[in-house]
Amino acid sequence: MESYWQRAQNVLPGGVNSPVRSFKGVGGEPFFVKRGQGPYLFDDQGRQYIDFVMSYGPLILGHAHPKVVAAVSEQATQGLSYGAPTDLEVEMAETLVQAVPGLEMVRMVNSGTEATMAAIRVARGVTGRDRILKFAGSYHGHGDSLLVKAGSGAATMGVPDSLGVPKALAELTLTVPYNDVDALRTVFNAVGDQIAAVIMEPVAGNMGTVLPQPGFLDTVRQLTRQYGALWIVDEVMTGFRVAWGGASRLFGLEPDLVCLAKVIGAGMPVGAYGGKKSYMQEVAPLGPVYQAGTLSGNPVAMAAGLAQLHEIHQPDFYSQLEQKTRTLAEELVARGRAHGIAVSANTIGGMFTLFFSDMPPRNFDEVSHSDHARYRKFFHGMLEQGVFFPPSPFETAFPSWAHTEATIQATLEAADRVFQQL
Ligand SMILES: Cc1ncc(COP(=O)(O)O)c(C=O)c1O
Ligand SMILES: N[C@H](C=O)CCC(=O)O
Repeated sequence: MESYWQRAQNVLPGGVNSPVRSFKGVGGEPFFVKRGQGPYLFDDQGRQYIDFVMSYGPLILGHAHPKVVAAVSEQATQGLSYGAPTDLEVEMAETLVQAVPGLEMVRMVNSGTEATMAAIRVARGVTGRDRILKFAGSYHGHGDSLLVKAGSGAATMGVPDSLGVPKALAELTLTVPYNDVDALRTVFNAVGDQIAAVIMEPVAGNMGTVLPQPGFLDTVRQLTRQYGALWIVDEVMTGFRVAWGGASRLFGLEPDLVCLAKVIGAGMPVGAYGGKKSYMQEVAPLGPVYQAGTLSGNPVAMAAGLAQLHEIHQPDFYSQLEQKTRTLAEELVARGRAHGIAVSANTIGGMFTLFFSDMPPRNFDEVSHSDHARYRKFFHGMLEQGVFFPPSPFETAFPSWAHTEATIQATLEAADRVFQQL
């Protein structure tokens, strides 16, 4: 009998609905998920995995958290979508506005991709300029303007500049290496007055986790201000993942526009973009920048997101999550090195990536020079041991609240066995 994976090849491109899930970055066949509970995934063969993918970030409380499930179930009995305003949308917007610096007004959408596409449109609309600038190896979803030197699945599949993006549009997207202030200055000196916006991940997560070097974010803010460009801080991954209110709050940033998704939807399809009122008042129906969505502000998604945000808004939530993540990352590095392996890690909040390199990378080029063959062996070794790491060296691992001391220890013991064979 044909497996689901074989059947999937006939009806889904590459057997999947998002490229990185195909395991093309690590080889082999993906497992098929039956259910998730807490820190675990269970596949259709009855195998259990400690999950560090966590749906690529949204599940900060773990799988099927009772409060989130209850909120979704309760809302579902009241209807799935209305196409008319709800209290829940206002509560969500107020929660986000209170938490995220620079967010005065927000529009809910259905994904991170929608959020970044719309934010760029606003920036182009309000500045009357067409060029944008992004950093090589960053990923901001699959909007045409942003699939230029893109990270995440685009880097994993070897298509950082996607076919199908009009050349004339791609040429409007400038790129410089992450953390390279000299390259940034050079571009601004040359064409700064033509740049509508710099869009960036405040902590890169789509070339694996790469931290901003001291002064880098300040330089971006200073140059965008000097040249009249907007600063779009893409917090789709970092928002409520590295801290309450995201990296903007953690680092005290002053963004013009912010993009959110993932954690604010708790696993439901959600995104949001917003910023200063003066910019958001240009969005329809108030202004001439058009953007809309049949399911935007979906009540089930709002209920799920609000339940999760309520649950994580506790005094020690992020310090404990960060401690857990740091312990795991540091211990993995220590144990790998004890086996003579060149391994390092970048970590912040509930994000980390293990790199098979002596030093933690600072940009996409350095990530590209880490030992990807070893990552693939590590990935499969861990999977055999029942631990699911991201199936690409260009992705971030996401511990959750549900990852207990016991699951961290089990992961480290599994890694010890795997490092021995690398
Ligand atoms: C920083 C960042 N921006 C945008 C996106 C796009 O979000 P989505 O996959 O929800 O479209 C992602 C993840 O995919 C992301 O990590
Ligand atoms: N790195 C991506 C988002 O953050 C992974 C999600 C995907 O491409 O399926």
